[in-house]
Amino acid sequence: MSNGLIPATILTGFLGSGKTTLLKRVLSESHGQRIAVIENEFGEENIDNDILVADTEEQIIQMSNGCVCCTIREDLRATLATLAEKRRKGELHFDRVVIETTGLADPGPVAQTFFMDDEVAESFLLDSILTLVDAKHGDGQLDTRQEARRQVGFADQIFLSKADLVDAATLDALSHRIKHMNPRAPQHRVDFGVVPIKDVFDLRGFNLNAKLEIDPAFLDADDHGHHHHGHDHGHEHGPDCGHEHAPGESCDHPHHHRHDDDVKSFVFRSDKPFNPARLEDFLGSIVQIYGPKMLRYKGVLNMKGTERKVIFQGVHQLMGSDLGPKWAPGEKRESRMVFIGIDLPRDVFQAGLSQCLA
Ligand SMILES: Nc1nc2c(ncn2[C@@H]2O[C@H](COP(=O)(O)OP(=O)(O)OP(=O)(O)O)[C@@H](O)[C@H]2O)c(=O)[nH]1
Repeated sequence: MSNGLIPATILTGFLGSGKTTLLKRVLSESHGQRIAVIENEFGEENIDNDILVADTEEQIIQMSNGCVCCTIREDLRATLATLAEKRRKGELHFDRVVIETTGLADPGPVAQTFFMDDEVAESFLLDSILTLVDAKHGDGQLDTRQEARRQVGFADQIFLSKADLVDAATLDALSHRIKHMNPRAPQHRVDFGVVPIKDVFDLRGFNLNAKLEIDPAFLDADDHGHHHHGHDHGHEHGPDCGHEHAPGESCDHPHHHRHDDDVKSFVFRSDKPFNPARLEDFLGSIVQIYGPKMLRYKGVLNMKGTERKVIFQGVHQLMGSDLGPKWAPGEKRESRMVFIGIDLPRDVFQAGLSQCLA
C-alpha cells in the first residue's frame, strides 16, 4: 500500500454463519498475499485455529479472553501493536490482517480500536467490515438476537451463506430485510466460502469514498410505507416497552412483529452548506445521548468555508472527519449523511441537522 498502512478486515457473522469456511477459502486461494489472522473466539479450545493453521503459512494469533465486552479493545489493541512492531523489525511478514470475531460479538468495539488508539491508527487502516448472514437461519437470528442485527448494521459488505439450503423466495425475502436494515452494504451470495478475492479485500468500505452507495429511492420508499411486508409500525421498541433490558439493549419481540427490525437507517440530505461549528456542536451532543445506539454513520458534507468535500464517519461515540477531494466544477454540492442505528429518533436527527445549515 502506498501509504504504508496495513489493511485490516473484520469478519463477522452470527454463530455458524460460515466465517471460518470463508476465511479458510480465502487463505487457500493463491492471491499471493500473506495474511495474519486474529481469532477472537469463545472458549479455551479453539478448533478454528487448528483448521486454519493446517496448510497455510498465515500467522494466527488468538485472543484468549474471547469475551464480548469492552476489554476486547485492550486485547486487540495490544495484539495489533505487537503485530505491527514485529513486522517493522522483520520478525513477521504479512501484507494484511483479518480479524475473525466471535459469532456473538458486537463488532463495534473491534472497529473502534482502529480510531481510538494512535499506535494502531498509525500502522493500520480498517479496510472493511464483512458480515456473513446464514440464509437458512439468518431470519430467526435477526428476530431474536441483537448481536445479529448489529452485525448487519455495521457491515460494509454482506455475504449470504447457505443459500443452497433455501428456495429463491426465502433468500429474496432475507436479502430484502437486510437491505432495509443496511441499504448501504452490497450483498453477495457465497457458497461454502467461495468468493472472489476482490469482494473481500481492499473494499475501503470504512474509508468513505466520495459517494455514498445508497439507492435513495429505496429509503424514500421505506419512508412512505411502500414495500412493506407485514412490518408493524404501531409499536416502537425502546425503553418504554414494559420489560427489563440490560443497559443499551433494546427489546426483542420476534413473535408479534416480524421484520420490524430495530436496526434501521436513514439518510439526511441537503444542498445548503453546513455551518461547521454548529454541526460539530450538534454531533458532539447527539453522540453523548445516542452514541451507544449509533452503529455506523458516514457522510460526504458540503461545509461552508471550504471548496473540498468533508468526509465524515463514526462508530458509536467516536467520530472523525477528513478533507476529501474538491467539489468538481458543476457538481451538485449536496451533503449526504447516512445513520445506521438501533431505534434512532430520526426526526430529532433531521431537525437537529437542519438547524446546523448555514
Ligand atoms: N450448506 C451450506 N453449508 C455451509 C455453507 N457455508 C458454510 N457451511 C457450513 O456451516 C457450518 C458452519 O460454518 P463455519 O464456517 O464453521 O461457521 P462460523 O461462522 O465460523 O461458525 P462459529 O465459529 O461457530 O461462529 C459448517 O458445517 C460449514 O460447512 C454454505 O454455503 N452452504
